Amino acid sequence: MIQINHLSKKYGGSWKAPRDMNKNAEAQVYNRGNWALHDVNLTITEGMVGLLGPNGAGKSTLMRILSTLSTPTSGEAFINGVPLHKSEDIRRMIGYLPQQFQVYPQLTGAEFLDYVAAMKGISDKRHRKVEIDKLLEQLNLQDKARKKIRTYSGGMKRRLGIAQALIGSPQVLIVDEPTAGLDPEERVRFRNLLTRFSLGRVVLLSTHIVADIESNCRQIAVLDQGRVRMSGELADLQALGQGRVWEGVLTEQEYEMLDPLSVVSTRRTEEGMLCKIIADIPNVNSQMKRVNPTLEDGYLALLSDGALGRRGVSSDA
Ligand SMILES: Nc1ncnc2c1ncn2[C@@H]1O[C@H](COP(=O)(O)OP(=O)(O)OP(=O)(O)O)[C@@H](O)[C@H]1O
Repeated sequence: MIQINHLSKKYGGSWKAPRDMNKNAEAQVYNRGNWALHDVNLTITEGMVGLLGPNGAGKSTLMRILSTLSTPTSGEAFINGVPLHKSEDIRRMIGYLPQQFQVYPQLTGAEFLDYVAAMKGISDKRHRKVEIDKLLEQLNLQDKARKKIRTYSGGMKRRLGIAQALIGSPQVLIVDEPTAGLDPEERVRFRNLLTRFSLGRVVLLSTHIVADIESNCRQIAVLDQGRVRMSGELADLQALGQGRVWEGVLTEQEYEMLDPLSVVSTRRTEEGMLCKIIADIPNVNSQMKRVNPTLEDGYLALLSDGALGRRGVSSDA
């Protein structure tokens, strides 16, 4: 279980509380550095949990903190009851795949995994070999195992990164955008591997691709601008689009007048522009009909509320 309490992280600058906390306090704090996380509270119990958010939302920052590679500015978190400052104990419990995964190009894949396994404390050589052979097969890397990593493609390096995170069957697996660079077949294979692995464990997976979460995650948390915008079941996110997703054929002029942030999809047809948009009421003359939201629609509806809110703030300033 991962318990996160009031976690915040600021990059750069130094923390200084505004003199008058009641007066536009947040804007003043913003000006004194880049807050990548703001008062994040989350409880992640068991199974595969998706951390979804657009670029720059704070997903990698949160994962680096949970992996003890970065420290929070304030707040705390526990993994299976162990506080993050006990970093050695935490590292024994977790597997981590960073977004930028560095490998040793002069080693073979098998040598690299053997090295990681030894560093993780698996001292018996035969035990390491059995585990590594199993992982190489699961990640479809057995043919490349004896080749130097510098000859691997980007997707192969990604799979090797996933293998190293799985060594030692950690109780908690933290994977940052694990499917980036994988082709569609590998992506599906990898999602299924993670789902199998998540039985009886915690897998926290970050992504900005809704499909990565839709097929395999039980629970979801959405981060945007460093804040948790929602957490719960997938159906809760989908429901946020209820009554707000519209489809219809628009004229080109109407299409050009649309707020780009509200447009989910567009296709040119013989009749005009077939559009799906998110809006409380569409501001067009052509007829649009309400459609049931997908998970992605719910996510976009949530983000568009945030974007509208932010626009409201900046126009008031
Ligand atoms: N080392 C750093 N120094 C300064 N700012 C940073 C640093 N790392 C991240 N940031 C900033 O913190 C914010 C959150 O970044 P983070 O990488 O955690 O987001 P993310 O959700 O993982 O994004 P992406 O999906 O693009 O990887 C961004 O504004 C980013 O510019």
